Amino acid sequence: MVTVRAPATSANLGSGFDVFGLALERPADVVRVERADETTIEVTGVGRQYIPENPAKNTAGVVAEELDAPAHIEINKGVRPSSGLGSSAASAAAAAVALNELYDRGLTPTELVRVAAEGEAAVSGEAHADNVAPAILGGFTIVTDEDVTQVDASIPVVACLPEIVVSTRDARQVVPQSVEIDELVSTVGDAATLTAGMFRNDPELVGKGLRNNSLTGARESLIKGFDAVRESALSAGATGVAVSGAGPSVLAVCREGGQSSVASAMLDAFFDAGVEARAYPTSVGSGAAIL
Ligand SMILES: Nc1ncnc2c1ncn2[C@@H]1O[C@H](COP(=O)(O)OP(=O)(O)OP(=O)(O)O)[C@@H](O)[C@H]1O
Ligand SMILES: N[C@@H](CCO)C(=O)O
Repeated sequence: MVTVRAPATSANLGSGFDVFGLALERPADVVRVERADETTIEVTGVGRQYIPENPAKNTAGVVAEELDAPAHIEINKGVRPSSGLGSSAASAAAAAVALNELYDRGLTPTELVRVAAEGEAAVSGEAHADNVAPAILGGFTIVTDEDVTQVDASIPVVACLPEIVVSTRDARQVVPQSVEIDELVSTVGDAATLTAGMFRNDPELVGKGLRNNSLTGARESLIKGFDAVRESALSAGATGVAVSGAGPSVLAVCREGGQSSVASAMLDAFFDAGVEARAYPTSVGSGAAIL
């Protein structure tokens, strides 16, 4: 039997649509696997009622199929599904690391990122790896068609999750298919600034580059209260705010020790908009770990 914890993640970071991702210290999924003749899945924890136990429809089950590693898989969800915090990716990442160990497959962490991305494809329709990469490797990750680059970073953040459900599949429908050259230029500037900030562990630079463009900003309208939440977070000391993944979570980058006041401000703004929410004051964290 092997047990693995894999963290929540935040993809896109405003300027890096389908490219950037960040591992959060919390929340996380815990997945336990045991050898079996055929794959079965049992789900407990947050939002379990929304998660299919049919292996062909569960990201962890698809990973078992990809690795030819049948198992009884117990998933304890800490990351709410359809949260914009990489819920489906956390299970896929944990299952990939656990089954690789259980069956002694010998795949490298980067190879496991590609396997876990197939799990994501099964639920969102496309094999994007921007959540599974940080969920496995930890830190800040940059995913392209050919490569995954990982940077260890230490940046305080708040992930604020409202009681709104936005599925990645639906949220991808609202993304424009093209951008103007001016916007492309400013997005490249933001992405480069954010990346430099991650290398320097500088929340000011990361916050400057964490700005929605027309691709990631298209999701703002799906999040009731978004503008007020962003303004409140910035007034409370956040250095940058963007939609987390496909939403509805909102990610704010904070200065050292600034998470509590930013989290309170974001919760108050959601409350004033009539939306219940919970906040995770946290930091950039490590990737999937065998317990
Ligand atoms: N193991 C799993 N954990 C969570 N969701 C799963 C799992 N397997 C399948 N799903 C399905 O995936 C969907 C949730 O994934 P989705 O990508 O929409 O949300 P997310 O992973 O929280 O968000 P994001 O990718 O934007 O960060 C739900 O429809 C859920 O039923
Ligand atoms: N890059 C993906 C992340 C969500 O899984 C998106 O924004 O659709």
